[in-house]
Amino acid sequence: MSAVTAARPAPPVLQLTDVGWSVGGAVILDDVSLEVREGEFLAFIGPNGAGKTSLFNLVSGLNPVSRGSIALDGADITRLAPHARARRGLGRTFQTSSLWPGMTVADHVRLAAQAAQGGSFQLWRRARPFTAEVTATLERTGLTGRAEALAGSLSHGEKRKLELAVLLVGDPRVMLLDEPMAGVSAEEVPALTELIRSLHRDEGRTVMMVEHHMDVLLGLADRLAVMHHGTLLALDVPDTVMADETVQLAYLGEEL
Ligand SMILES: Nc1ncnc2c1ncn2[C@@H]1O[C@H](COP(=O)(O)OP(=O)(O)OP(=O)(O)O)[C@@H](O)[C@H]1O
Repeated sequence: MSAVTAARPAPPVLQLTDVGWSVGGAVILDDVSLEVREGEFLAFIGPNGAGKTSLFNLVSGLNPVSRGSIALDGADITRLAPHARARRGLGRTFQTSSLWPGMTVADHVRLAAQAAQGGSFQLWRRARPFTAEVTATLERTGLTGRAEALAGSLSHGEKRKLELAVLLVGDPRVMLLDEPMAGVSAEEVPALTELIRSLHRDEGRTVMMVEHHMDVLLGLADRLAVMHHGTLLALDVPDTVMADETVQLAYLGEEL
């Protein structure tokens, strides 16, 4: 490999250019520009209300941008609907649980697999064995032993794993994870962290993750993006961001 090739950074998989979002005259996000590289783990931090979830909503297409543009693999996706972005490999989880409490773990994964293949929902065929994909997804997320449990009976950590399982059947290349550790007990954090690490390191998925647990992020993130009052305050490797005085000021009164 030549020195020139070795030094070349991975191409950007996602590009945000001057992205802004306003609601009812209030500017929630302003002028956010950033690039996420192929295979990168980019973590988003920032005080409450800084605009992290709002930014994920724009990237996933849940809300339309007011200004600027978003590109995936170099193609403009600014006006694409969420399902069209998902088909191009962009998937997300939500800060609050998106599960049906009265439905089993296996049926969540089975439905998601059918939806990803564009098929109709066939829950009445419950007697049939799981497809290889459902079995593999349950195994991969550590949920095999809980396949017939109702989602409502799961611990917070298991619920987060199931949300990841539902996301994974769509095989996203770029995953947006919004506070996956929220509500999860301290005992369950390490296993969930390892699962997310393996989706990134072993499977090469690009990850953007909002998280308040800095100890979790520092073991996972290649770079940290700091949001503050709807703007991107800093974006760099963790050590540089943590030492940044402007970042420390933004967190004044809160633990970084
Ligand atoms: N649909 C909406 N209409 C009006 N204001 C909104 C809407 N969604 C978010 N906001 C406001 O935008 C700001 C940013 O919210 P957002 O949830 O993106 O912050 P966050 O950084 O994710 O916060 P947290 O860490 O607490 O989850 C907040 O002031 C919030 O009240």
